[in-house]
Amino acid sequence: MIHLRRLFLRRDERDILKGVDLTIHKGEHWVILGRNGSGKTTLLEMMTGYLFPSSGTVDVLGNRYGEVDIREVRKDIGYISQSVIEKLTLRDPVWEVVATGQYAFLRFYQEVDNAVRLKALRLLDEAGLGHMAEHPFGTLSQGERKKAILARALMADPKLLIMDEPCAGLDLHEREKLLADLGRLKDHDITVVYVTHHLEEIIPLFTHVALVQDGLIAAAGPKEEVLSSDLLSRAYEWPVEVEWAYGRPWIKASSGGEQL
Ligand SMILES: Nc1ncnc2c1ncn2[C@@H]1O[C@H](COP(=O)(O)OP(=O)(O)OP(=O)(O)O)[C@@H](O)[C@H]1O
Repeated sequence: MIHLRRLFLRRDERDILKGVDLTIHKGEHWVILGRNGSGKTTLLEMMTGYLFPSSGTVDVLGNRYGEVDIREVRKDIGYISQSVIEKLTLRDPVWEVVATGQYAFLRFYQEVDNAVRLKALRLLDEAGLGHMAEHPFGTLSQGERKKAILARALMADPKLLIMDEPCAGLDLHEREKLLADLGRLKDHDITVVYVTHHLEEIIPLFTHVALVQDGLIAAAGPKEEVLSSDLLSRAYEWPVEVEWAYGRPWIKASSGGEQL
C-alpha cells in the first residue's frame, strides 16, 4: 500500500530525512509518533505527493511517484491536515464543505449533483451532525469542524486516509467523539495513517506504530512492540512509562527527571 525506500530530504543545507524506510500493508492502521521537528509531517507530505524526496522512492497504492499523475493517485487518498482545514470557506454550508470532498475541490462554483449532496448528508448524519447540515461551516465548534472534515475526507471512499494531528485543540469530550468516529473505520476498506503527539489517541483501531527520531525511523512495527517504555523514552529523550488501559496506551513522564 505504501513503500518508502531510502528517503532523503535536504533543505537549506539541512538533512530533514536521513534514509527513511517504511512499509505499510493494506489493512494495517499506523500511528506516527516523534518529537517536534522529527519529520512526521514531512513524511505525510511525501505520502500525499506534496513533497518530493531529494532521493529515494515513494510507492503509494501501486504507483511510483514521479512516474504517474499524482492528482489521479490523490483521488484515492483522504488527507486531513490543518493546512487543508484553513483553506475551506467558512461561510459555505456544512453539507457543501463535506460534498467538495467528492472531487477534492475546495469550493463548488456550479450546481451540486443530487447524489453527491445526499451522500454528504448521509455522512453528516453518521457523524451526528445531520442537524447542522445547513449551518455555515464557520459557526461549528472546533470538534464539530473536525468531524465534518473527517466526513469530507470519506466522501470519495478513499483507500488511504492520512491525518495530521486531527485531535489537536480538542477538549477531552470532543476528542473522544472524534476518536469514536475513527474507530468505526474498522468496518471500512481503508488504511489509516495518523500523526499525533498523544499516545492516548492510539485507539484499538490502530495496529502499528512508527517512531520518528531526527529524520529516521527509530522503530516501526506492531504497536505492542514499539510502544515500550524503553523505546519511547529514547525517542522522546525523556524517561517515560507506558501503561495499557481500555486497549489504549497511556504515558507517564517523570517530572523534572534527568533528561536521557
Ligand atoms: N520547507 C522547509 N524548508 C526547510 N526546513 C523545513 C521545511 N519544512 C520542514 N522543515 C524542517 O524539517 C524538520 C521536520 O519538520 P516536520 O514538520 O516534518 O516535523 P514534525 O515532526 O511534523 O514536527 P511537529 O511535531 O512540530 O509538527 C523541522 O526541523 C522543520 O523545521
